[in-house]
Amino acid sequence: MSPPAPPGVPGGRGSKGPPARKLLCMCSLSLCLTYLCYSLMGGTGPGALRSPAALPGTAAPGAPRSPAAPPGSAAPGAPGTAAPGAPRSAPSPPSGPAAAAPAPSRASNSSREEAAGAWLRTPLAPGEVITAQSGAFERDPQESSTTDEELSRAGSPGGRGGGGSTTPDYGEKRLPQALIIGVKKGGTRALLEAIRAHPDVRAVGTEPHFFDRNYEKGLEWYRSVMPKTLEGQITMEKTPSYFVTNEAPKRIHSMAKDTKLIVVVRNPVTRAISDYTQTLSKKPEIPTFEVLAFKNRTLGLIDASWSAIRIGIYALHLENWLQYFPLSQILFVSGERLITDPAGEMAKVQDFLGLKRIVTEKHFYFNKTKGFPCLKKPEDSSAPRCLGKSKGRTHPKIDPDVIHRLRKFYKPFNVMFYQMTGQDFEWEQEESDK
Ligand SMILES: Nc1ncnc2c1ncn2[C@@H]1O[C@H](COP(=O)(O)OS(=O)(=O)O)[C@@H](OP(=O)(O)O)[C@H]1O
Repeated sequence: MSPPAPPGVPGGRGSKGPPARKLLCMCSLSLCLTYLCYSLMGGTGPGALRSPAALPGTAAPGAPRSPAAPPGSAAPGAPGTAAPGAPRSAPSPPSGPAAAAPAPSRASNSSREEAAGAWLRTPLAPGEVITAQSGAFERDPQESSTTDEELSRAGSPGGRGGGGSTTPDYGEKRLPQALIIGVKKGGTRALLEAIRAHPDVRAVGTEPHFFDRNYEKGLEWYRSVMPKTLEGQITMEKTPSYFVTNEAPKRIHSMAKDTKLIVVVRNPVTRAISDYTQTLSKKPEIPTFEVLAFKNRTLGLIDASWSAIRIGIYALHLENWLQYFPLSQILFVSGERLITDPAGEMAKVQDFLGLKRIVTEKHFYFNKTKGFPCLKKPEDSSAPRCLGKSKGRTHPKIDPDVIHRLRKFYKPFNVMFYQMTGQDFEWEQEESDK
């Protein structure tokens, strides 16, 4: 059942010690068994759950498939019937028919969000003062196609794609050594902007989407959109759709097998609502979250073919990455802690990247108006920086029963994800979603 163990797979290059290897083997096996269950239960028919390749933002048709996603495989993600308390085993198979409709026709992610400032000028709480803003802008995250024009601007000398505003535009353009690969709506922009405050990091401000949408343009194109770096500086970019793109791990591995990968994860229920909120902001006519989330509301069947739901099955997507990269090369950042303790998460990020801990609590303050941490003004500027209005949107109120169903649905996948990563993100403990 399990695909052969390529580099980085348990038992393969870069695998950890025996207990970790055992655990990862169990996880891989569990996921494969889950695929099988779904296949056997009709998961390969026309209404079957779609493979990650079918997600919006994934690679162009015809791109080679990675070994982690056998053609025709069905993914986990069925009715909200996962057995509670299944911590040491694979997620329970669905008790009803797996149900899903092709994603693209539903709540399409193809629209482009308004151009939004990254750490923008933000209304401040009484008593706070603000006078300028960051130079880094994003054309919408994930949903947008970053245009060539934007990218060339981002990558051009003096363009907006460079790193910290104080870093001169000297040096050479290099391929990135570290990538923020996901997850969509996890807090990826906040993380990128915070790490860009580090003098040894330079990052492209827009999302290049190289390993999913622009791969055919080649590595030289990719290099050309990067900012210039000096010797010793790290080049970075973020494209959250990589995490759910089947071909991305293989492609990144073939660029540089020592690429460091960062994934910002967030409670998948809140993430799904955030994702929906983003789509709703562009397409107010779309059906309600409840309508999209269920294949059959009465039976409580979750529609895992809807990308907003499917992206949150983190264990499924991670499995694909572990075919190519050892766990030690992937950092999982808590999207929740990035808000409650940005300096704490940034310490882990800097350690992981081998950087001196320069971005600390001194760099952040909590902006009461925004309701989020923002970067304090750099020494040479009078501009505190908060993310733009597309970050930290008010979510629509969702029926608590729907939330409950979704929590039940995700629980076994979350537990598996905790086992695979060795980290408990405590999403089950959260009483309410934003
Ligand atoms: N400091 C700070 N300021 C504003 N927003 C913050 C911050 N830290 C994390 N977040 C959360 O980031 C969520 C958006 O995630 P992403 O940047 O990954 O979105 S995207 O995929 O690039 O569209 C966004 O989700 P929503 O609240 O649903 O809008 C925020 O909750």
